[in-house]
Amino acid sequence: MKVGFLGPIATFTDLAVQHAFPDEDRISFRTIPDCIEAVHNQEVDVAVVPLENTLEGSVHLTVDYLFHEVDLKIISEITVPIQQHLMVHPNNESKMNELEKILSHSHAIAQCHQYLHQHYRGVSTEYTTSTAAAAKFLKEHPEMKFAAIANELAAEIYGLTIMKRNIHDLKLNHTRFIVLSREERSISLPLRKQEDKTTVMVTLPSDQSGALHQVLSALAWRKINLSKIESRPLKTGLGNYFFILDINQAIDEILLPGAFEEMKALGCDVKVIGSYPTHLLD
Ligand SMILES: O=C(O)C(=O)C[C@]1(C(=O)O)C=C[C@@H](O)C=C1
Repeated sequence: MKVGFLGPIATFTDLAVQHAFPDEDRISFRTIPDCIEAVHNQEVDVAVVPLENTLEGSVHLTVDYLFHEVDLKIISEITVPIQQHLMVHPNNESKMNELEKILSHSHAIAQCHQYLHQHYRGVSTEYTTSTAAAAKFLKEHPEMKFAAIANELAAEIYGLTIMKRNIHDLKLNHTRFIVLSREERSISLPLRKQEDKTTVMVTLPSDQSGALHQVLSALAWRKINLSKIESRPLKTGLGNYFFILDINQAIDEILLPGAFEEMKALGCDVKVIGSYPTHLLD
């Protein structure tokens, strides 16, 4: 099986893939849309992309691509503990006071906001397509007085020195990654399995008072538990949104289909993105 992931080697996504698919072909892509399109265009069988972080919330690029651009299914979820480290090229170990820029993925920089504010207030930050892309840039540009925020494997692979460990602002930092496939199917991963989940995206009928309340009622009276609800712009004008709902159970024959039919009868558009097992990487 070919597994696409947000690269280059040693991103957090790569760590998730190495543990979840130890014996499969891993193919790295530069951006999240590249990964998602690779599954859509049949270049790979599945792709692993980040969906949500404890400190930073949803990865909007992933959510929006799944709603607006492609018709793919989530077939599994992997939650990974995230530890961010500050690293430099060995040439720059003694030049921490002269740092000109700190590079990393936008989510990683946001996860370390307090640390950067306290210790590197005057130093500008620049976003890269991933944490490992920042580390790779440092390896290729030893003459630049730059630092990167990335994981331990990235420091090892790209020959960088970790100057400060665990600079993320809260200890309990986790990111949820999803496995995307063209069709619904079950795969077994060598990871600790947790509960099942179903994700749906719901568009409400326009200008109908109480529509969201009615959608939630369709779930509430059936005692269906939600773990997340979030709105994202429909991109058709200000004030127009769709909702992403994570439901704490697998899809069944009666209860969830019944709730979705009720939502459709209310005039909603309901897109089931997947019903899948979740896993925790210790
Ligand atoms: O840049 C990486 O290493 C990624 O795998 C992406 C990503 C993200 O999109 O949130 C994944 C985990 C961390 O939260 C930081 C960055």
